Amino acid sequence: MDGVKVFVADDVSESGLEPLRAAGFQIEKRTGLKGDALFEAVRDADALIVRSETKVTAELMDAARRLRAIGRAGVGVDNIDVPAATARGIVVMNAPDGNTMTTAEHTFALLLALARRIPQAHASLKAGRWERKKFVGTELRGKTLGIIGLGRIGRVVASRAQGFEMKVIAYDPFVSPEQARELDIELLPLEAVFERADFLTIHTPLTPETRGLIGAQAFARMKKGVRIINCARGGLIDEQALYEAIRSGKVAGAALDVFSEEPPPPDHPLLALEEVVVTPHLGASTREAQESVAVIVAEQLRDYFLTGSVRGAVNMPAVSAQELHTLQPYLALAEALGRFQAQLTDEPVREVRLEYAGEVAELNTGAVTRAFLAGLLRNVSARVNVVNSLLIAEERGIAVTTSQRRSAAEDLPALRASVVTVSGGHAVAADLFGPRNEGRITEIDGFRIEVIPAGHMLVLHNRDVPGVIGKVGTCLGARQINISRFHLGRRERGGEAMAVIETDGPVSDETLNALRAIDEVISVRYIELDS
Ligand SMILES: NC(=O)c1ccc[n+]([C@@H]2O[C@H](COP(=O)([O-])OP(=O)(O)OC[C@H]3O[C@@H](n4cnc5c(N)ncnc54)[C@H](O)[C@@H]3O)[C@@H](O)[C@H]2O)c1
Ligand SMILES: O=C(O)[C@H](O)COP(=O)(O)O
Repeated sequence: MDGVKVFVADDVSESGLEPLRAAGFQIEKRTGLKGDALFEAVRDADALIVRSETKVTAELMDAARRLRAIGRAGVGVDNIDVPAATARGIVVMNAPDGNTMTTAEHTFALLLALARRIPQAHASLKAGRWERKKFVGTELRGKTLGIIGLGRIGRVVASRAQGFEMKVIAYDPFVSPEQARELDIELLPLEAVFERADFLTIHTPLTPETRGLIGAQAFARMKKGVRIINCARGGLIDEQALYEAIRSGKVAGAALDVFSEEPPPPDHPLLALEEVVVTPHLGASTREAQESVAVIVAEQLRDYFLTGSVRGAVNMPAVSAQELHTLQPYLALAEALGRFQAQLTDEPVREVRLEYAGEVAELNTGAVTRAFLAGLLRNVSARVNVVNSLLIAEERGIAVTTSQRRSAAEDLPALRASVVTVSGGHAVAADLFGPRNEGRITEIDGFRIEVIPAGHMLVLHNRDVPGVIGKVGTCLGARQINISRFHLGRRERGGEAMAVIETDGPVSDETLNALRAIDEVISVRYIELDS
């Protein structure tokens, strides 16, 4: 696809980008750019691929006016302002499985390096010394490994530790005791893990809750001589507190792959300590892992641009290509219905109620809801789309509720959307018909109708008396407006009637006022669904 431009800002595996090249995307890779040079480089990009180095801020996204997707070739998205991306309708995708093994292996390499003081012994011998007494280590067998964060990497580290006959204990508030038992891991409260661990390794994401999780209070609870490994994120450990715990002899050693500031300043106090082993954020740096994360992200981005399928997104629910095939007609119908509803009223929307029935109720209605809201809120922001429509609704205080009726026995429409405003609102139903799944609006405010949700149309309410259709036709004809279809609906004879009049072209305000001037006409709304 020639039109899609992908800017690669960090050192991402070249061969891993092949799926994008093969699909004809234009790839520009320039690493290490900062400030204005980076802002300029992303100006025309439709997609951006990064690792952990490039900080993807709201300002950078604003500079990239066409940006629709950010791919993180790796796990941590803490260098990306995800809320800002969501607000701008930009999908953020990562590759959480691509570097798990490699990072767990690096964690274990650090753990062994700490236990046997390999980097120190190596440096000593290379410096010409033969210090066998100085580098007496500690055996892993029978020691307790405490793991904080029992996710993908934490679990692989646990299994490696069990291979070394270590006892594994863990804290993770999102893992059930049953899951832990299956893995032969004792799940404990955080404090108990601090108190019992001989080695402590952390594998959580960096969030406001986990920042500084291992600080002075935690060190105070730990065993004297504990060894700490951090191969997750720098901010998880309070570095000053760690420095003091090492100096006081409480912590025997620490192995760090990550730092609160990267690269750490050369005079960082921890770098000066003999007990500290460091690597420059190499956890994911194997050829295998780099190729794997790049391929995963490249394929996800390719499919998003080519088919609209969503995989590996952190700010949107997944929609597979297969699911999309069945879902697509409903998404199109919901989006059109949202735009139709938006034009039925000038009042701010307070509430949206979506009722799904039959086939669609069995599908991913979350995606259909987002499509409806994207249509409804289209005029709120030029960048409203399925990524941010729910958020925009929430920000505007619109309560969104949905219900699903799986049985089609009651002959309910596939989709009924009620939009509530201060003075009432409207309820519109729609369905798909025929072998080609063509969308039709089947009901407006209780009036049965069958209208294709496309093109130009008038929704006209009038008193149900003879001659109105003629007057409306004459009014439009006098202004050279051709009627392509005329649909009538009424609840009871002589009451209020409704007409949906499809026209070949747009209808001006002057025409609308002329229609409103017809005695029997109660209200007229002009709706345009093509643009
Ligand atoms: N050093 C590197 O190069 C490198 C490479 C890959 C991943 N990482 C980092 O490693 C970390 C873990 O990655 P992963 O793929 O295992 O992620 P994951 O999402 O699979 O696992 C994270 C685990 O942390 C748990 N968790 C969340 N909040 C917690 C809390 N307050 N206390 C305890 N546990 C909590 C979650 O329940 C989850 O089980 C991430 O920070 C990631 O960015 C670093
Ligand atoms: O979160 C991750 O995936 C790791 O920290 C790897 O980061 P990197 O891609 O910069 O090596």
